[in-house]
Amino acid sequence: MPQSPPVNLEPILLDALKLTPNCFGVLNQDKEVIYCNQHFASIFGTTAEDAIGKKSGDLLRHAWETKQGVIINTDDFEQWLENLHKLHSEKALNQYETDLSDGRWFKMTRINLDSGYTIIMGADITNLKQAQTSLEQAHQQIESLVNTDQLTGMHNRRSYNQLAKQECARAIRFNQQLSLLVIDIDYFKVINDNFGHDGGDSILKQFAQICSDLLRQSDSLSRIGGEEFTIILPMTDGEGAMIIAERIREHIAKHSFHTTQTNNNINVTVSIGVSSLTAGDKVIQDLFSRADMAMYCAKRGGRNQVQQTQPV
Ligand SMILES: Nc1nc2c(ncn2[C@@H]2O[C@H](COP(=O)(O)OP(=O)(O)OP(=O)(O)O)[C@@H](O)[C@H]2O)c(=O)[nH]1
Repeated sequence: MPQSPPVNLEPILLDALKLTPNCFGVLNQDKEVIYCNQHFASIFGTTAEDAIGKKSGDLLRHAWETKQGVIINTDDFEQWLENLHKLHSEKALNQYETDLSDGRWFKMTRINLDSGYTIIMGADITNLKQAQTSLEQAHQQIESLVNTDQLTGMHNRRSYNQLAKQECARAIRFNQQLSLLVIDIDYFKVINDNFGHDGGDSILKQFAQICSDLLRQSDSLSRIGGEEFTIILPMTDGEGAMIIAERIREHIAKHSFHTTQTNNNINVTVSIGVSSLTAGDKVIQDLFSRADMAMYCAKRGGRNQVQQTQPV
């Protein structure tokens, strides 16, 4: 068999490192760059010619000062660099992701050789990161859609179930107060009959906005049925919940509702049931049943009122 002539791989490999879209650099024992390609240098906002002979710490300092290349968020660069050197010297192999001021992302691999040399490689993962960001945004949009009532923009029944369960578990676990309001708009059928379904929808939207404006950020308003709403009031006892319920009832009764179909002022009232967590409660359904019962008491009592039931 004829022997193939020996090949000098070095110039081929150097060409490959120059042409690859990935970054590649080698540091000596003193952490000075002894070889790098242009992509590697761009991580520090400089050129390959300029980077060679420089210490990696000085290149990072240049990136930090000029805000070019790798994004370094620190007010104390020297401390940051010390921590980084410590982190990188702990293991023979380090892998991390890094983002650049021009929007690129690299997945870096840093290998500390026994000889004291360090090889640093980086694969451009910008497309991957962009796809990941789009996917996360799409996921957030879907989450928001499935948990939001499309008419009022408030939580829907599904979201209420989740939130109520969480809040109840938290309140029981940490021995905190928790109250729940069940609100039903009075004679809503009449509103629909008089002003049409679109008119009714408009009232529901206005109603939700008024309630929402009266609540704290930590409270959550949900539309759990046609004209039925709940409000979860964390860290709120029965007395506090009655004050909030009465405030909502009063605001709604005084408010002049409008629809696009009519210029008339429309008067709306609500019946509200209030319940608060007690020692015997195990699940949110215990609170809901009592608040719902109280709401029906308010209906029977003549509507436009707040009722509170005590646990039996
Ligand atoms: N416009 C509109 N109406 C709805 C919606 N969902 C339910 N409704 C209507 O709300 C009305 C509820 O009527 P009822 O359950 O009889 O109660 P009500 O008329 O409010 O009377 P009380 O609750 O006893 O004071 C019905 O006419 C439903 O069609 C909705 O999304 N939009």
